[in-house]
Amino acid sequence: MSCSDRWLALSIGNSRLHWAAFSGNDLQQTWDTPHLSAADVQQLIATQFTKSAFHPSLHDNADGAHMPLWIASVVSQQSLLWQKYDAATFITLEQVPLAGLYPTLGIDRAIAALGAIAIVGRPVLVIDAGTALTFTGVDGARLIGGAILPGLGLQFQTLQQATAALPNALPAALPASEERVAPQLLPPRWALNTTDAIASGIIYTLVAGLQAFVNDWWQQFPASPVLLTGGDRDRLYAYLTATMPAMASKLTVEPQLIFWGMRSVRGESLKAES
Ligand SMILES: Nc1ncnc2c1ncn2[C@@H]1O[C@H](COP(=O)(O)OP(=O)(O)OP(=O)(O)O)[C@@H](O)[C@H]1O
Ligand SMILES: CC(C)(CO)[C@@H](O)C(=O)NCCC(=O)O
Ligand SMILES: [K+]
Repeated sequence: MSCSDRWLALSIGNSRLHWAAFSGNDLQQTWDTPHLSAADVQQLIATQFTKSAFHPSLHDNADGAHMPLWIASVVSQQSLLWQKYDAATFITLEQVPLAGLYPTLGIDRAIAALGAIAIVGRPVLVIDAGTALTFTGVDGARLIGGAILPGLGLQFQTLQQATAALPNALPAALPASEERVAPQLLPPRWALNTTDAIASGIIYTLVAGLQAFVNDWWQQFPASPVLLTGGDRDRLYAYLTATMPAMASKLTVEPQLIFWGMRSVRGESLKAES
């Protein structure tokens, strides 16, 4: 792969930015950053992503051509900052080859579904445990539908913000290595202190709801793969493993779905051009 095959994928979420460096179809690195200011973006463009400790893998990007940047955003104030960058491509629903998309569907959901299809085929159900938690189901080349609810972090935060006496009780994340086998991170369902009572209410309700959605999906599409992605994927998977191990064992955790989807969109677009 020559330097000119390098490109960046940027998924703009509600909490933060998710970046990937590709060489052609090979995903080389991923990293997250906070949302950026206009000045940050200007500097990244001016220095072609090489400066300001942005990301070490990009420090040798010195061949002069502007780095292609593919953007999928659900936060317009953040994507607007890139409007003047001549090498940016903004992915829209028109570029997603699925039928049945409704106009206000989040581009992240459509692209994650494409990514899922690319790696496991269809039908497939995607559960994105991000700022919002979403279910997105596709069969054939059609969106079947989905659902949106407050994500795990948001459920803890809103409860705290809207009540005078309740603390933010989101349990601390475990080190990644321990996370998938950590039943001790679950509070007792019948809690005897405030922190546990909040965690119990949110976590047991979330996993019960998730089970209901997944079982309904499997009634319609028996044995369909179900993929779990998003910033809370490991935490949620640990809760599921602890509460319903049989179901958890049939789910697949896939951190990079959005990037597999962006790679598909780019691939189709390059094919169409040539
Ligand atoms: N370093 C981190 N910074 C922020 N959130 C984190 C981090 N690590 C894990 N998380 C969890 O990730 C969740 C946000 O997920 P994610 O980063 O996928 O969301 P997003 O992509 O910004 O938002 P959206 O739902 O709009 O896609 C939060 O609820 C939080 O608990
Ligand atoms: C639900 C979120 C916030 C998840 O990131 C995003 O996909 C979005 O803003 N969606 C728009 C509404 C919809 O998908 O129906
Ligand atoms: K997301």
